[in-house]
Amino acid sequence: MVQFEMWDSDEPVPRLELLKKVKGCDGILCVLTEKIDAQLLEAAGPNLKVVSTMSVGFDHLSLDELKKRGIRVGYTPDVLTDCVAELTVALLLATSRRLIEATHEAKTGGWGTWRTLWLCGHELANSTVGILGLGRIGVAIAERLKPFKVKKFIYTDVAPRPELANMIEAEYVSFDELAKQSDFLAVCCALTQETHGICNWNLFSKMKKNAIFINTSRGGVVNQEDLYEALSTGLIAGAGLDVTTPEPLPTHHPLFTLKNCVILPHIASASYTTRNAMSALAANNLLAGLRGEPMPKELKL
Ligand SMILES: O=CC(=O)O
Repeated sequence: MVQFEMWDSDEPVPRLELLKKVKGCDGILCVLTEKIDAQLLEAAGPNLKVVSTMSVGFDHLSLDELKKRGIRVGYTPDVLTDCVAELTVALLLATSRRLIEATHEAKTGGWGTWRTLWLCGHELANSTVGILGLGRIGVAIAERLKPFKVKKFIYTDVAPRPELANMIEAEYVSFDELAKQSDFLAVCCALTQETHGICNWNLFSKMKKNAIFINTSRGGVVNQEDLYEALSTGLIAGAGLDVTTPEPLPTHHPLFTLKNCVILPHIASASYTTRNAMSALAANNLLAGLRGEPMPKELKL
């Protein structure tokens, strides 16, 4: 029998409350708003055997601290891949074809006569799409973009990933070449020490003027001051962000003032089907971990 206590709210559990509630627990099922760090693990105490996060990202977990204590970790890859890829394509099109600006103009009287260059954007046909960090999600995005007649897919990562790349006929290039060649650049890498702030002036200054930058991974991979500069000075054409630092991004943040920046509130995996699948997988990971059995999706530490 498992005894459990549930935080029955869509709002994150206040930290102090969480620190109290985890005391003596054998397992924790969390979402990405909970920092699972040394302080929390200390508060939980020596019973804790498993942490199961309902997310594919795990930058909110201190992996070193978990490993040190022999605590197993479950996460939810794969079940959200289609949903995240779909949203990434939606965000890319909304940004490149200026859909948010366009609906605003239509609603607020900006729609005059048909004008030749009004609300022109950039199309996918004949374009080069770059993927920063090629994994399951990057492949799924490319598969969806291919029918839009993309000319070429390129990617960069710590090393070539031929098995995945062959699925979408993507060419491995250097980070600089990715910046230089991409008409659309989709960031799909995990947030780690190595990728923190990797999308900064060095990247933006090498990109094409017509380039569209899309991030559905984690806000921490982007230097937002540099992105603001790049967007506001026309160094790149637009950005679509599903993730920011912090979250929520304060409503007075300069990025919100830019017409060429589309910001979504971290909804890439937000479909009923996917969130249900993620929660079932997270629960099954937790139960398997508690029983000492192999987890359906365990993160190797
Ligand atoms: O961002 C969402 C996730 O990591 O699942």
